[in-house]
Amino acid sequence: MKRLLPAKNGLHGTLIVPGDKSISHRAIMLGAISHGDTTIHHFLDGEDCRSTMQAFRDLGIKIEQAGTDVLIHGQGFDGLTQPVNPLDMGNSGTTTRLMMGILAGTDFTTALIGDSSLQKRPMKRVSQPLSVFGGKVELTQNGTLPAKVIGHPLHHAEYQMTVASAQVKSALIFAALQADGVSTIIEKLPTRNHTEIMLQQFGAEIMTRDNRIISVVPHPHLTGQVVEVPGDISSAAFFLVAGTIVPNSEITLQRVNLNPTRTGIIQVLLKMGADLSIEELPTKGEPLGNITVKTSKLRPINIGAEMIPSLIDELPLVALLAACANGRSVITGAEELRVKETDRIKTVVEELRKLGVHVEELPDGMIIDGQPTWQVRNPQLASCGDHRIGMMGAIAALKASDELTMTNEEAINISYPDFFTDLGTLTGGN
Ligand SMILES: O=C(O)C1=C[C@@H](OP(=O)(O)O)[C@@H](O)[C@H](O)C1
Ligand SMILES: C=C(OP(=O)(O)O)C(=O)O
Repeated sequence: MKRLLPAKNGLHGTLIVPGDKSISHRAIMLGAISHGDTTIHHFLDGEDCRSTMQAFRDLGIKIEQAGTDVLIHGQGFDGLTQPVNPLDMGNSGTTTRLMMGILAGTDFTTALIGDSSLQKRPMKRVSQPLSVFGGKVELTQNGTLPAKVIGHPLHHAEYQMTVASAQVKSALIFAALQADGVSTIIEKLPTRNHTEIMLQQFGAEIMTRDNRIISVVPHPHLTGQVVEVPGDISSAAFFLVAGTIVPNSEITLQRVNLNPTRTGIIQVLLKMGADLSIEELPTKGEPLGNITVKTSKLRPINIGAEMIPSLIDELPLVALLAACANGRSVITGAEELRVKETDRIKTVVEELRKLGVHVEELPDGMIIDGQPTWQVRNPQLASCGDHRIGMMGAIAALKASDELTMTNEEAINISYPDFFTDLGTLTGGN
């Protein structure tokens, strides 16, 4: 049980947030399937990315780690060898789904297992489109883990996606890299494009047209690279929101990834009236910059399906921002939230209601009636075993008038092991 104290003096100072989770996963994966050494700097050493690292070790890849520096001795797709035991995906949807695409074209069978949350998450969204490329993935009757990926020769295809998901897209790209001709993947809506950007860096021929039509030339010679992982905007977002809603705050978050497929939360903060400024930094890879926010009065906002992919993991925070705005906000088109580490529509509504926020659950979103202050109804918040719900609760608690508590706060280690230390740096410990 964690004690959560109000931030009486606001948040101040600067912080370098940990490396991006999506980019860290992909750097391990591309490092492993490339030839030669890949060095990763500012790797996210959280539990999800550790699951990816361990999975590749179990597939026979030598990986050395010193803190946030990682060295991968890549062997190419052909260098992966059959693991002795099932690969443990832990809590990580990204590891599981991308791995299915990588393993689909091997010449061996791999079993995949995961924790109780991951075992509830839908995997047919990957197995079904992979079958269009000749991939064979066996799931439970419910379409969940445990799974068996039965490696098989893959063929090229043109596939129109039915779900807006970077994980599914990336799995299909990995399959297409192992196919017998050029493939085309058409996205439902544009989603984060880290796989495409990093593959180009490693030497693949992969092109995107109209923001959502991706063609993949198979069997590129991928060569090991140096990957500088930018700060994770999904982690930075917790403090961007804290700096906006907690009185007397001004903070700067340094070297945050500003890839436009990820910056929906910045658009939302600006639309709601947040005092936010960005200093873009020179970079050879993914765009990045320093973001400064100050305490701000917020207007309500309406968010629909088109915007969801660019802030999918920040939606709990958007709900928290809305709870502080002066009026009614509506989020729709966000049914994907129901299949994350928890049903994040249900858990956000439950946790915000404990704080006295007026929030109504919709099948695909929420209606939130913002107020300047809340009347806490239940001081015992819960992470519900979901890292992002835990961090949202901890940020909300900064604004409460009294101390609150949180159960299962260790779930936060999935994406941000140093979260409470970094929060303490900004609050000065109170
Ligand atoms: O590709 C990725 O790294 C991710 C994609 C998103 O999931 P979906 O692809 O299911 O939308 C996101 O929620 C997840 O945290 C990371
Ligand atoms: C949904 C998330 O991750 P994953 O799908 O990889 O478990 C997340 O980090 O919020």
